[in-house]
Amino acid sequence: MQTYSLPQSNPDSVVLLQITDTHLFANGSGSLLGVATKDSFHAVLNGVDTAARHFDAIVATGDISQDHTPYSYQRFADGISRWSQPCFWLPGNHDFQPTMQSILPSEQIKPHQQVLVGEHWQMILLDSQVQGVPHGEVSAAQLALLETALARYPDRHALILLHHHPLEAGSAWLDQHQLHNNHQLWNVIDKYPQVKAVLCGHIHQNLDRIYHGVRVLATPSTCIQFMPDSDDFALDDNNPGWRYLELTHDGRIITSVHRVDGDQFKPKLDAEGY
Ligand SMILES: Nc1ncnc2c1ncn2[C@@H]1O[C@@H]2COP(=O)(O)O[C@H]2[C@H]1O
Ligand SMILES: [Fe+2]
Repeated sequence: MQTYSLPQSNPDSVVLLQITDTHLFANGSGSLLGVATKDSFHAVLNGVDTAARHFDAIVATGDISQDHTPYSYQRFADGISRWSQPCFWLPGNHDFQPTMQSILPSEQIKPHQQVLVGEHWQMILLDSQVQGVPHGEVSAAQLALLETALARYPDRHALILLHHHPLEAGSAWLDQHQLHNNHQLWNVIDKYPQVKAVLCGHIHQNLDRIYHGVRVLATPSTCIQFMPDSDDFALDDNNPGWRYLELTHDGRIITSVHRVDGDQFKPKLDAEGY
């Protein structure tokens, strides 16, 4: 397993910017349930620039593309190229890995699944995609990779990233698409007390819970948002957003979700799915 070392710019902490579920198309006017995803992605990029908060790296937690085209991934790469910070990404259920990888190698987007983050943390990016279906699973190989990385660095606080939510979020229509073998992931995590959090995308909403003594975080999409705690499919009129995670030297995570302003990206709220 290749390991990337991300230097620490501040002695007390490292800051990650999470962008997720961009659902980009090759066609610049491609839209998902009424939201033009390139425009909403760029509105999030501009929002990050307006916030002008320092971050050391970008993590993109899947569903980068909606149409599987190489150019949809190139649109993502072009969008973040305004920044010099490295980006670490992983696949969601909508991604097509051969075209996702077709735009690599890239100066900025790194293929690494293990990242030593500053002096005190590591992050491990897992592939939970099951080709052709919305739900996720972590394979035996991915679980072995996780266990190897955790066993190798017992003194580094650990952040685990994957696309699919590893617990019930509270919406039946969506929880059928969670990580189906999450018990196997939790069996590994339960053995390694240095795991501080699991960070995911997929549910297109802000989630912040403690499960098995570990913080589980999910983040709004850069396009459409799902209504929390709704057993049937329902969109939320909350705006597109992003998350900062500050990883402190003593193992704490200080995190916040931010959203674009205005009402340019209101979806077709009566949509019944896609
Ligand atoms: N009405 C629906 N009922 C169940 N699943 C849906 C519905 N609409 C969309 N989905 C799937 O649920 C997934 C959750 O978010 P995704 O962006 O991964 O893509 C979504 C679709 O694959
Ligand atoms: Fe998804």
